[in-house]
Amino acid sequence: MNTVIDAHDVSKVYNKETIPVYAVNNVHMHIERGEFTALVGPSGSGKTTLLNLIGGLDKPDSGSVFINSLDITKLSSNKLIDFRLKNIGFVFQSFNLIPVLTARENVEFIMLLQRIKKKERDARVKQLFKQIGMDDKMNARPAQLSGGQQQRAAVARALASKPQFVLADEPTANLDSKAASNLLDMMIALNNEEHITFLFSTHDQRVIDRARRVITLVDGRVVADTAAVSISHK
Ligand SMILES: Nc1ncnc2c1ncn2[C@@H]1O[C@H](COP(=O)(O)OP(=O)(O)OP(=O)(O)O)[C@@H](O)[C@H]1O
Repeated sequence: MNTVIDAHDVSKVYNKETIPVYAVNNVHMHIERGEFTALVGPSGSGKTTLLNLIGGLDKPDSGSVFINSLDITKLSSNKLIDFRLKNIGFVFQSFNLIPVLTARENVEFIMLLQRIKKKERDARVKQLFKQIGMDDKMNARPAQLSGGQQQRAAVARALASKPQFVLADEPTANLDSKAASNLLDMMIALNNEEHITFLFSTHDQRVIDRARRVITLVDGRVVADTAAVSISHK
């Protein structure tokens, strides 16, 4: 086993001064390299908050988040920014592509920040657009792409830095069912062929049905984890 994410007794409390909301409440979660995991639960159960804590976009009130054994909650802000850039790919429900840049420039942007040389950037961009099936759309701006194509480009952007894993917060929420299914096909292919680790939140039952592992949150707590079932069958 090769644990890539280890959330250890993590809690996040909002409104501490008035009526506290335990958005994430003593969560333990291990994700191994190569997993394809859906985080599910009712609205307000803490999915986004937990993804933000695991991705180092927010700090927990207690507990630790280890990424490859490094406790990211102990990193300074600057070190955390650098760590995120190199190690974590993010996909959001609203695509978040930069509108004035082409799809290619959006994907390349993170590699420019990482000062990756042009030759390597070109090769990586070419490979990624091939993987997402959009070689012919590299020079289109986001407004010229469908929602599904924009989200595919967002996945390519998340993968540009060769991250340890990809976190996706409801990646199919703004897609019609065909585009959602295509996006899932692509994510599953990347998981199978490149062993990219995905952890994504979703409300969509068709997406949940295609996950290999499903972790359910209710009121900030993990109430079910299908990995526990598969382990008990071994
Ligand atoms: N910035 C904030 N300030 C105060 N409360 C917050 C904040 N962010 C989230 N919460 C509260 O924390 C709880 C968990 O919210 P979160 O957005 O993580 O849930 P979610 O499962 O992602 O919901 P959804 O499926 O609707 O996106 C909710 O009760 C929410 O109201």
